[in-house]
Amino acid sequence: MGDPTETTPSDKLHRRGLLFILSSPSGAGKTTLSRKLLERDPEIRLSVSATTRPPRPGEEDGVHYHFVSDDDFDRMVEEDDFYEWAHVFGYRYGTPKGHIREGLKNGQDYLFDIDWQGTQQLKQKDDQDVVTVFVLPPSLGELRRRLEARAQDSAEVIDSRMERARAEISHWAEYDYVVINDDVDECFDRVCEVLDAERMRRTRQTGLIPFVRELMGG
Ligand SMILES: Nc1nc2c(ncn2[C@@H]2O[C@H](COP(=O)(O)OP(=O)(O)O)[C@@H](O)[C@H]2O)c(=O)[nH]1
Ligand SMILES: Nc1ncnc2c1ncn2[C@@H]1O[C@H](COP(=O)(O)OP(=O)(O)O)[C@@H](O)[C@H]1O
Repeated sequence: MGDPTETTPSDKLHRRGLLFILSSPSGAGKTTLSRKLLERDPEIRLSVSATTRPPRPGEEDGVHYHFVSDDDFDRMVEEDDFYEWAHVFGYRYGTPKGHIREGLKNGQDYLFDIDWQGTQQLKQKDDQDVVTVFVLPPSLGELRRRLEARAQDSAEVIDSRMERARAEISHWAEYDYVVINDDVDECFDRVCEVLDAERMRRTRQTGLIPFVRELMGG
C-alpha cells in the first residue's frame, strides 16, 4: 500500500455531470451570465436549443440556437428528438436530446438557458442531476430599461416580454437558488459559487478516490 499522505493526480474526484439551468424573465441577464460562464469554464457545455424564432442580429445558427422552421420543429417532436419543449412568446423552443445522457455519465456538465416550463420537465425526468438557478432583475423598472437598451425588440414586443415577466417570476420559488443581477460581476461570482459547490456534492461522486479506498480497506 502506498503512503496515504501522498497526494497524486489520481486523487481527483470522479463524478456525474450536472444539468445547470439558468432561468429568468427576458432581459434579466441570463444570456450575459451564460456567455461569461462558458468563457470561464471549459468543463461546462451549452445545450443549444432549437427554436422557430428568427435569429436576432449577431446570433449564429448552431451556436446560440438551432434556428429551424415550423415543419422541422414538428418533425423533431414527432421523432421524439426533444428532452423537453415549450411555447414561449409565440414561438417554440426545445432541448434536443443529443448526447446528454452519455455525457452526464462521463462527468460532462451542461448549461441550459430555458424557461420555467422546460425546467419543470427536466426536473421530472432527471431530478438528481438538475441544479436550477433563478436570475432576478433588481427591479421591474430596470428590467424594462435593459430590454430597451438591448434594442433588439419593438416597443410592442418589449411590452409583451414585461407582461410575461410577471408570470415567469411567479415560478421563482420552484428553483434551488436565486440570484439578483444588479452588478453583473457580483452576480456572476454568486452563480460560479453555486456551480462549484454543486460539483462537490457528495451524492454526485461516482467512486471513492484511490487513497480513500485504500484507507477504507477496499
Ligand atoms: N423550455 C424551453 N425554453 C427555452 C429553450 N430555449 C430558450 N428558452 C427560453 O425561451 C425564452 C425566450 O428566449 P429568447 O427568445 O432567446 O429571449 P431572451 O430570454 O430575451 O434572451 C427564454 O425564457 C429562454 O430561457 C428551450 O430549449 N426550452
Ligand atoms: N447587471 C447588468 N447591469 C446592466 N445591464 C445588464 C446587466 N446584465 C445584463 N445586462 C444587459 O441587459 C440586456 C439583457 O441581457 P440579456 O443577457 O440579453 O438577458 P436575457 O438573456 O435574460 O434576456 C443586455 O443588453 C445586457 O447587456
